[in-house]
Amino acid sequence: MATQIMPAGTAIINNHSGVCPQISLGFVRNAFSKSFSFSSEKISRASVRKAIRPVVKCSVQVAEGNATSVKRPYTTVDTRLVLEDGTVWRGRSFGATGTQVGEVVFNTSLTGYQEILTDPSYAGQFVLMTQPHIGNTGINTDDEESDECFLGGLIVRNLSATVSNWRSTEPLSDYLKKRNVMGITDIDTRAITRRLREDGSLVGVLTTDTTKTDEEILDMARNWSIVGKDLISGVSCKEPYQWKDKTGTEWEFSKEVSADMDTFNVVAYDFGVKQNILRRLTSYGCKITVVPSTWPASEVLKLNPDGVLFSNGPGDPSAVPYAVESVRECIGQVPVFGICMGHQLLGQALGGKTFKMKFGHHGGNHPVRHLPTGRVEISAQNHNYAVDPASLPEGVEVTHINLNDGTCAGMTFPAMKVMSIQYHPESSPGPHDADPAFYDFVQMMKQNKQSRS
Ligand SMILES: NC(=O)CC[C@H](N)C(=O)O
Repeated sequence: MATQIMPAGTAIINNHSGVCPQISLGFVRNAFSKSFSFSSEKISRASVRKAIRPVVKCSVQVAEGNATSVKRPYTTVDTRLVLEDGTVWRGRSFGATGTQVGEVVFNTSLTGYQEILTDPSYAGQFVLMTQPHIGNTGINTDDEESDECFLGGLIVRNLSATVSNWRSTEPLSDYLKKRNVMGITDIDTRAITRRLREDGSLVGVLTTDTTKTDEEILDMARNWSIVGKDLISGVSCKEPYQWKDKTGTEWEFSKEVSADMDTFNVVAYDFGVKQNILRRLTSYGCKITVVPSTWPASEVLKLNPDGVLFSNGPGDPSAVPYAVESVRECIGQVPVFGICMGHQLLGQALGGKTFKMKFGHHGGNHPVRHLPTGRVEISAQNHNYAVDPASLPEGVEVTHINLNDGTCAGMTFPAMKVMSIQYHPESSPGPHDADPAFYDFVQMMKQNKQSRS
């Protein structure tokens, strides 16, 4: 962001002034109550300024007539975000330093930045939060969606100077530093979002390196693409493991969850699984074995599961043919459920095609219609690819559509006991409308088991 030069001696009452917003607002209120009656005449800006000037305590030092010697109590510009369209955005670094390349996507969720940071599906991407005030609830020990942050970096308008939440154990910037994730703040996220909406997702490079020119950084951005990269192998677990955690009793919200539920053995392919998927399935009575993305389907089927879950995951579904093959081998053997990347892999395994959307869906309020019932769910979404419904073979039904753009948001192949959704039933962050999808999967496993016994 360009450094703002203020006329000497001016009291500044906006957010970007170097004066903490709380102080300036509180101060204006005091100034009003001392000098003006609230009820009556219009108060001119000039008279307000005059009234507040004498008592402003401003730590920004403004040198009379010499813009270059303005001193601020913090660094205003020490990071660049260079986009492949040639634009250079300057801001302030937080978290780790260095240079990172990735695709810039914007996320419209108002809350839940910690879950977003730890969603492995963001590997290879920078997340720009359209909510301008980020960091105010700090970081806690419960809201992790994986043990690592795989995203390229975080782009925010305004990193909160203070943390206020009873669960917080550390500030966002310390957390990102420890996890080696770069962040940039004081950057015009609205302008970048408009650009991404108009031109589509763009590759960007975020750097604190001052030795490289803008042109060199731009070259890096232009020579990188997320298309065709297997990002799943970098985020999947290396060995199988058992998952046992449920949603904590104080957080449980589903009427279908009870202590005496039937149990089902589920194998979950970890393409970058979010832990709340595993938690919700466990709450619905599943015993889960998580396997790496490269685990052969034959080994999975040897475990005799009641169902197989294909998880969410980062990047281009066309870049992981080995995963499509495993999905294909499971279809028809046991009931299967695909979420997001899992849905896209199922689409391909069934013979359909996936394509890259203009800027994807990333947020917590995407309306989706369940076509058979007309029920609308407000859903959490995070994807840049989608299944082309016209490419799906006979027998496969599109069950859900995204009401913003009509894209395929879910499908089923009843004859093969396949169900999948393009969005996030575990939400985290997001509304819980889509949670019944887990119950539907459990019902599918139950019916399958009954029909076989
Ligand atoms: N959340 C996900 O599984 C993301 C799927 C895929 N990486 C996409 O961008 O479309």
